Amino acid sequence: MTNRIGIAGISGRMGRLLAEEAAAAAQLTGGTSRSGAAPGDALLYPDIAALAATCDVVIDFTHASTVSAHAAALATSKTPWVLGSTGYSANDQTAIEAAAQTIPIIAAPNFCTGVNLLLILAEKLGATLPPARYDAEILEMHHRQKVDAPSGTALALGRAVAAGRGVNLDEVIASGRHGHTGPRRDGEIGFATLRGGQIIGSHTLSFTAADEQISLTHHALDRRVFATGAVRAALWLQNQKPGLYTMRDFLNL
Ligand SMILES: NC(=O)C1=CN([C@@H]2O[C@H](COP(=O)(O)OP(=O)(O)OC[C@H]3O[C@@H](n4cnc5c(N)ncnc54)[C@H](OP(=O)(O)O)[C@@H]3O)[C@@H](O)[C@H]2O)C=CC1
Ligand SMILES: O=C(O)C1=N[C@H](C(=O)O)C[C@H](O)C1
Repeated sequence: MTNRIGIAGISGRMGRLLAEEAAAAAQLTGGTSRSGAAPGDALLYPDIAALAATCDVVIDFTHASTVSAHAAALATSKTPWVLGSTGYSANDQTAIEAAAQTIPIIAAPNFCTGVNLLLILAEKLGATLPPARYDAEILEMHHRQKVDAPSGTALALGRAVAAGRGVNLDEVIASGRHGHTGPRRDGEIGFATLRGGQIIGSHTLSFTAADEQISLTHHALDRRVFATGAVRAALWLQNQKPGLYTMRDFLNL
């Protein structure tokens, strides 16, 4: 295995860091960028298919709107795919699952080890604390450029709590409360989104009862933490069979 890595969206906030980390850990073949801006002397390719032809694995932190097309292109080229983009639809998820019949894919809304441990705790707390007594709420804050809300990580935390409670998040979600909402429903999982400045990514999951509150908070202090996690996952992914993997598989949690 030659560990050649290509980066979709190489000129983005994440793309630039991924390029540095890939070049340090393996061989960076280049990337895609619609604006034609490449960090350093990285090579640019016209589209994801051309990029895939140069490498053993593609790391993709771009935008939700690219997901279905990238799934089809990488399944055609049989290139393993590390997917970090967030905010994609249920149809995109179906496209990812279809591509995973042909190629190994690791998709994660957050490549930090700490957040992936938090997801396990979230499921455990969801399974243990009675929903009628413990109100689950998720607060996230990110930089002013972020385009999707709630964050992929916040939704993953909500899904983990819902899984622990044996319910579907879509049936209990309360996101963006405003106006005459009425009282909180038992079992609701609430989301609040803050945006401002250059906050890299902060998430708090709270369970609040009448007589106690449990809060779990994760702060990303350096955006590079996502890039190092994704590059390590990419090196691991190349040796996996076709299928859809999570960070839990990679970290063996
Ligand atoms: N899973 C994780 O751990 C993390 C996930 N993310 C997610 O990664 C994604 C990127 O975040 P970030 O780097 O901050 O965003 P940026 O906007 O800085 O970078 C995204 C890059 O993708 C390219 N891009 C954007 N839209 C399209 C499109 N429609 N088609 C092709 N390329 C596109 C752009 O490059 P150009 O215009 O040159 O083509 C842009 O530079 C987001 O979804 C974010 O939520 C972020 C951090 C951690
Ligand atoms: O857009 C970001 O910046 C981030 N996005 C991810 C998400 O939506 O959860 C992960 C991280 O919090 C940074």
